[in-house]
Amino acid sequence: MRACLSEQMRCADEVSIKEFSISGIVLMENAALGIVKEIEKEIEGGRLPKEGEASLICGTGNNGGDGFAAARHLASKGWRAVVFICGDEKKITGDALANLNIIKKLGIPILSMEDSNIEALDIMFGRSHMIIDAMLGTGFKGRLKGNYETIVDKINKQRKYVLSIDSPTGLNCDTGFAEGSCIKANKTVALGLPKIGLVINDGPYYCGELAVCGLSIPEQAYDRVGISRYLTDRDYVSGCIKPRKAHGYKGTYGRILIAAGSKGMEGAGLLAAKAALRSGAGIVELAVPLCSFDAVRGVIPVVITRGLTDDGEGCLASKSSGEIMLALRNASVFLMGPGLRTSSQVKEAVFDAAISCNKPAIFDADALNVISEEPAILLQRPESTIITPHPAEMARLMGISTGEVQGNRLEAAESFAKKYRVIVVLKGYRTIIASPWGETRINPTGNPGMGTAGSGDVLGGIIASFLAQGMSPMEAASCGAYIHGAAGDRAAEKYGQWGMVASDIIKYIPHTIMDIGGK
Ligand SMILES: NC(=O)C1=CN([C@@H]2O[C@H](COP(=O)(O)OP(=O)(O)OC[C@H]3O[C@@H](n4cnc5c(N)ncnc54)[C@H](O)[C@@H]3O)[C@@H](O)[C@H]2O)[C@@H](O)CC1
Ligand SMILES: Nc1ncnc2c1ncn2[C@@H]1O[C@H](COP(=O)(O)OP(=O)(O)O)[C@@H](O)[C@H]1O
Ligand SMILES: [K+]
Repeated sequence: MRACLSEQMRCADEVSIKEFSISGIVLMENAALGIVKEIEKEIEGGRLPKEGEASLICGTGNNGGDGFAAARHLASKGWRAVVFICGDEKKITGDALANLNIIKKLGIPILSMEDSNIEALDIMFGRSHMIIDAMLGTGFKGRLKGNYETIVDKINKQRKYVLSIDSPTGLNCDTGFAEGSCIKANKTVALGLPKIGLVINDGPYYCGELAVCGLSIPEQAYDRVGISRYLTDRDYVSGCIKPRKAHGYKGTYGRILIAAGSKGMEGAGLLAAKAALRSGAGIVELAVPLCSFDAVRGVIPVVITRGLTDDGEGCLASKSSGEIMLALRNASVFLMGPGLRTSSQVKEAVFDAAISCNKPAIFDADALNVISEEPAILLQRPESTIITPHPAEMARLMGISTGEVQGNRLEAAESFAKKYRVIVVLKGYRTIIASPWGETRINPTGNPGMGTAGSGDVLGGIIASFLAQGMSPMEAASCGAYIHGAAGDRAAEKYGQWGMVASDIIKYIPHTIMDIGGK
């Protein structure tokens, strides 16, 4: 599913209205119907009573207009709808005014949020079974002004069921951050497309459950605006996970070479290898420095192991790159980095391999740490490349602070992907997968329990596996992040976020793939 910036949504609305003659009032009506449909789902799920009192807090823009229209539909379904207008009623124009006039004629109670009424709000809100936040949507900028902050704080204090229309009031729909007070909703019904800020950073926390109401805006309108950011969903992933061919054999599903490990860091490569096999790779070969060879040989009987020349101090020697190239002749995909450490000889081996390997490759962990000394090396890569940095690695690659990366995750991933022509998988809460050609995907799965040693190695293995089985690099990176997070969510259900470890994520990869449609 696509996700967009508020300005892009405004343009798509405009294209629908002007070029496809879907008038604004129709869009607003569709919004109201969609909102009521989502409320009905809450009633079916027992989270709301069938009927009761609904307080609709409406602003003076079109977000408020959606609220006026929703009040009418709720009233027709037996709810006692009470509308509160925030701000100067005289500012209401166009479709919003048309809807306000209808509810006036219908006799739906409308109260103005003048300062004098603010104190009475606690009593009014206290009576309601549901509060609908139709104050501000994509037109909101900066920090809440005027009465808004007080009203938002009062609503949050009530701990009533809150449904936000399009966006929780106070949330910046583009950045996913709130500068001041912000509605903490139970559910947010995004209109048209989910705005980027609803799905990254603090957005999901304020939105609660996210539902999307398409408004009947045609896909052509989004194409016209050039919206190329997506929230990866189940349908996308199940479309990429194709049934295995009846006549397929191990060679059909790719052969992965993993160059990983150093003395004492043997686990990283083993985790990646096991994750690759558990997500369907045909053959996995794990190459480690000779000093680590005995520690990995036979640990996973189905993994082929190979020793590479070491530097006598527990790491890869620079000349191991020749041996890696030899091993790569038989491989279809290369994964390099987990647990390598960052000596100058490792750097040479990584640089040589990066330049010489003409197979699709994934660079992770320490490979990225040495590449960050000269990221331009990535431009010399002859074939499709995926890098999987966590925020600190991304910061090193870009020469900025981790805080700067985390404050602008989308921009960081997208700008690096374009500059160095690689697919960037910026890990962390809501992993971002950015491509050099402008397609970006945001991953919705995963949980804080995945912040555990080795979890990133598992991701590298899954991505390598999908790549080896024929997915495009962008599909492999996006589906890899999705399956990794979803397996992590299952592991968290079983062991809890506190207790789960990386190997638990691997345990749930097969079930997660089966659940998504893989046989
Ligand atoms: N045709 C359209 O454009 C459609 C728009 N829709 C709805 O319309 C919304 C966008 O409507 P608008 O563009 O009118 O914008 P909004 O209704 O989101 O907000 C506009 C108002 O916000 C005020 N505002 C901005 N920053 C503020 C701040 N920091 N503190 C206090 N007030 C602030 C502005 O003064 C303005 O009055 C969407 O979120 C969606 O809910 C839907 O009805 C579908 C169709
Ligand atoms: N709060 C979170 N929500 C979702 N995923 C998370 C969260 N914290 C960590 N992860 C995921 O866990 C993995 C951690 O990887 P990384 O930091 O490289 O660990 P390691 O280096 O120990 O293997 C990444 O895929 C990341 O996206
Ligand atoms: K809102």
